Amino acid sequence: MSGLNSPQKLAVEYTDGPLLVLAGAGSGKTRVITEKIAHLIGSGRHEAKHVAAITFTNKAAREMRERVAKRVKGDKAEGLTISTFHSLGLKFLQIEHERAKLRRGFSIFDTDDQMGIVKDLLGPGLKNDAYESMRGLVSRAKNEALSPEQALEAARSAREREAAALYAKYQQRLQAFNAVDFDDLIRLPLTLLEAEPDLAAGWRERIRYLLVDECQDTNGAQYRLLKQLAGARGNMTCVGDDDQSIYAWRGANPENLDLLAVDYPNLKVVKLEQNYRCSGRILRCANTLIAKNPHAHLKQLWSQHGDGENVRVWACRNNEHEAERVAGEIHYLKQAKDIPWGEFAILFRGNHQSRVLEKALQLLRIPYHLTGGTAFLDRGEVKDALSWLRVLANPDDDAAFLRAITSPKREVGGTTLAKLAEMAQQAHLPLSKAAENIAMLKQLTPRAAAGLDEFTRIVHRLRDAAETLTPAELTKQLAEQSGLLAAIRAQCKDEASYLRRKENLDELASWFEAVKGNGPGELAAQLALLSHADRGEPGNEVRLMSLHAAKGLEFRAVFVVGCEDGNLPHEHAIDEGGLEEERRLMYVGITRAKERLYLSHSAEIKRWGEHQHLLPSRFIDELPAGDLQRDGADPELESVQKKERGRAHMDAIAALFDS
Ligand SMILES: Nc1ncnc2c1ncn2[C@@H]1O[C@H](COP(=O)(O)OP(=O)(O)OP(=O)(O)O)[C@@H](O)[C@H]1O
Ligand SMILES: [Mg+2]
Repeated sequence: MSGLNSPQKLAVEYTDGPLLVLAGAGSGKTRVITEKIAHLIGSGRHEAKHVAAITFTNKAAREMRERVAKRVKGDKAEGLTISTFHSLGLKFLQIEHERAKLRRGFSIFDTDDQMGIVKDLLGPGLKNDAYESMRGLVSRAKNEALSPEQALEAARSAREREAAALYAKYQQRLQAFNAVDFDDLIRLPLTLLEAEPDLAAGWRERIRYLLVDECQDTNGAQYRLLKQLAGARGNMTCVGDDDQSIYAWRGANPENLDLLAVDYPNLKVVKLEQNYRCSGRILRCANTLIAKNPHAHLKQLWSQHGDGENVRVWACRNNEHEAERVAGEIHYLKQAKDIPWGEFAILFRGNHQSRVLEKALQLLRIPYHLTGGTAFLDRGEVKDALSWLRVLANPDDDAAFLRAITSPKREVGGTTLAKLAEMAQQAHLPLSKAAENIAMLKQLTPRAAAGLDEFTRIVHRLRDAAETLTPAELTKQLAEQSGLLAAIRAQCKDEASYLRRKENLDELASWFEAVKGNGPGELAAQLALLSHADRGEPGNEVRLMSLHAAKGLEFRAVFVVGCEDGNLPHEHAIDEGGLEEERRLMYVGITRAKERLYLSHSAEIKRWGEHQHLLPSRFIDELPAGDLQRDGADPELESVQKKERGRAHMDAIAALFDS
């Protein structure tokens, strides 16, 4: 435990009851969690299989696992749980599926699947925003762990009443499809644990110590789940920072930090005040900015690091100019200051901002990794093909059936599927089996029945083929036989875009190339792995991501782009009084930087073909002027800087030859 400061040590060693570590950015909260896991296991206080830590993202979980592996030797860490709330909930449901009235092999619906149900239930003719907002309301009720009945009781407007009614029907659909959605991964375990004390006691026997990172961003349901798992004894350590609560729009509830003290009167609170991450100037900027928000818990972070570099504020002409400058500076810093690519991050408010940055980086041949871009597995045609593979591998996968049956479109509509689902539920059959049932088909329109029949025949043919083909070969066959390729060809206006989408299917096939065995069983195993696969972990590459995704991370040099009023703070937030959350978002961005921080803004943006003038973010004016260096869009100054950069570049190359 060497190297920890005294409040950190206290937090690690304290195991007498519930503990909250409440502290600002970069003060070592996550470090405390990792050290504490090592301490709990290493000291023999708890076996690894009885310890569970909860992180905010899968990536954070992976990182924590690596860090713990370095601290705990041998197989002592075996059985340790480090996961997100959602994966923990999934594990719970896989074990307790019968209590949750789910059949084994139940499916998890993603947002697309959810929208499909919502659209179907609400009927056609609404704008996408309207469907999305209803889906959001349903999700919000689920995030507060309300049942449809409770949601109806709590509804205060006609719209909320409508959403509650939709929620009830939506749950029936999920049940019929033997599926859960993301919110259910929390809500269902919670409802079961709250209703069945024996079950809860059993799980508390299993998880004897609980640690939770980023506690400020738990929602109502997650908080209650945490309480269920920790029990009255409260064997837990929560860490969080109310100033970094940036997920209120998704139902997060920072008041949960205060609730802990109410729910656990013996809660011990430890504050950490030394920041180990940021240079003096960066930290002063962060402190000054966040002091503008009203505070329940006053925190003053200090740092032993010197002042360091000025924080740079760049006025740019437009976002292309901004992107060029960012890419140019990264290129320069890499050479002149020997900062590896992986230590740079470019952070933005909205994902649409990444395109022009990517272009600028490509131009300078700078390797980069975009977090949360449309991942390969999320592409339309890839998801279509995967749904077919899922149906082939597992006839019970109703979600996959629902996607496959409409990919490509055939004479089977929403009403038919709803009817089929109803009959399937009554007969306790999965959808694909119901679709093969002659008696059931007779109750449908002849066209719909023929459509289902055709689908069934293709599935059977492919399933036979799967016995002898490798998964890669099978993927190619199904692209042809399912009609997917033909549909893509029909949709594409030109050969080039057809080939691009076909290439995605080829790439999926090549993912399976390494698989040795044949047969559906092998395929099923591979598919299960695939959905948990590393979706291209970044190597030594510049990181592009949203401010929201950057939580918990740190980099030597950070560029926050698009610091304009209307973007950061976002115009919606200004109008709706969400300025404080926007300020926290900026605080999160600033505190990601260890040594160098750049805040840039454009004077103008092209929007719907028109030029729009922009003002710098009001947050820039809230920073201490003495720590900023403002660089304008003055062409003369820039050309001088460019020359200087060029010279430094040459010096760096010369130095290489000297050494
Ligand atoms: N006692 C310490 N001595 C030296 N370095 C430390 C110490 N504690 C933490 N650090 C380092 O400080 C940095 C920030 O730590 P950490 O990520 O745990 O902070 P955090 O409070 O979780 O930040 P955030 O609020 O951004 O999630 C890390 O690089 C970590 O290794
Ligand atoms: Mg952290």
